[in-house]
Amino acid sequence: FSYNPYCWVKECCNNDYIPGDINTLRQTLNERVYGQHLVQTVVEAITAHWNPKYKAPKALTLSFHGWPGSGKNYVSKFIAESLYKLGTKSRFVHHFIGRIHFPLIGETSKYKEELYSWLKSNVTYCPRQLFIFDEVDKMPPGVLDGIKPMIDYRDMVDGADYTKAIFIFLSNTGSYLINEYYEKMWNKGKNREELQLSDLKRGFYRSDNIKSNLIDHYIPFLPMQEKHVIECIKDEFRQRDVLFPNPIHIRQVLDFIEWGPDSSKLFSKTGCKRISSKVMILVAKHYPDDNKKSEL
Ligand SMILES: Nc1ncnc2c1ncn2[C@@H]1O[C@H](COP(=O)(O)OP(=O)(O)OP(=O)(O)O)[C@@H](O)[C@H]1O
Repeated sequence: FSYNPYCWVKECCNNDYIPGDINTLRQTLNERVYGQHLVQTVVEAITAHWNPKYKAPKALTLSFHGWPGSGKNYVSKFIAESLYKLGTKSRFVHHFIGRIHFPLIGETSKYKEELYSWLKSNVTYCPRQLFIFDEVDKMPPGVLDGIKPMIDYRDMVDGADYTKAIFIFLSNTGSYLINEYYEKMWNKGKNREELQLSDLKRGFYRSDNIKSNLIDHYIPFLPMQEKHVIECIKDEFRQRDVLFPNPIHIRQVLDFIEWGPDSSKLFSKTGCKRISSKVMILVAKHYPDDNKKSEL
C-alpha cells in the first residue's frame, strides 16, 4: 500500500486507487449484462488504452447507443467499478447528465467554458480520469465542441495530457436503426450474436453530436427481448434475497411490460427499466423474511 499517509485516508492518483482491473470487468460484463455481446469490445479497447506498451495517442472515446433500459448506464457503472477502487464514488469518475447539467440552450458558451476548465483541472491532477456523458442527445448542440481538442490526437492540450483519459458518451441516438436492423435479422432467423459492430456503424456516423472521427468505438446496445427481461427480473428478486422466485410472479412482472414494435412485439419498450418497483411489491407480499431463500 502507499507510503504516503495522505493516501491512507484520501483517494490518490495511484495504482492502489486505480487498479484498472480488466479481468473483473470482462467477467462482470459476461455474467451480469444480458444480450449485449458487442460490449466486450469495450474490454479490449480499455485494455489497450491503459497498457503503457501501446502508448495511446489520444483519449479513449466510446459512444454507447441504444434503446432505454438496454444497459448503457449499467455497463458504465461496471467500468467505473472495475477501474477505480471507489467505483462511481471515485473523484476521478465524473457523470454528466444532459438535461440536468446542461439544460439551457442559451447558456451553451458558458457550459463549454466551464466544462473545459473542469476537465482540464481534473486531468492535470490525475490523467486517468473517466468522464461519462449521459443523454448526449439531449444536450444543447455545441456544448461538446469545447472538448474536441481534448479528445483529438494531441500529446498536450494547453499544458494538459489527455491521452490516458476515458470519455464515454451515452445516447438513444440511432436506437431505431439498431432495433430495425436487429428485427430484420431476427425475421431472417439469424442469431443475435451474429450481429457485428460493422453492420451498424454507418448509421451512427450520420447522426452524431460529436465529430465522428474522434470517436474510437461505437457500441450499439440491442433491444431487450423477453428472455433478457426475465433474467433482469430474476436479478431483481435475487437482490432482495429471493433466489428462486415463483414463475407465476415472474410472469406477473412481464405482464406490466409493453412490447413493441407493433409488427413483431419483440422488444420491451422500457428495456429492463422499471422492473424493480414491481418486484419489490411482490417480494413484500409473497416472500416473508423467513422463507425467502426457497421457492414458494
Ligand atoms: N443488458 C442488461 N443486462 C442486465 N441488466 C440490465 C441490462 N440493461 C438494463 N439492465 C437493468 O436495467 C437497469 C436500467 O438500465 P440502464 O440504466 O443501463 O439503461 P440505459 O440503457 O442507460 O437507459 P437510458 O437510455 O434510458 O439511459 C439497470 O440498472 C439494470 O438493472
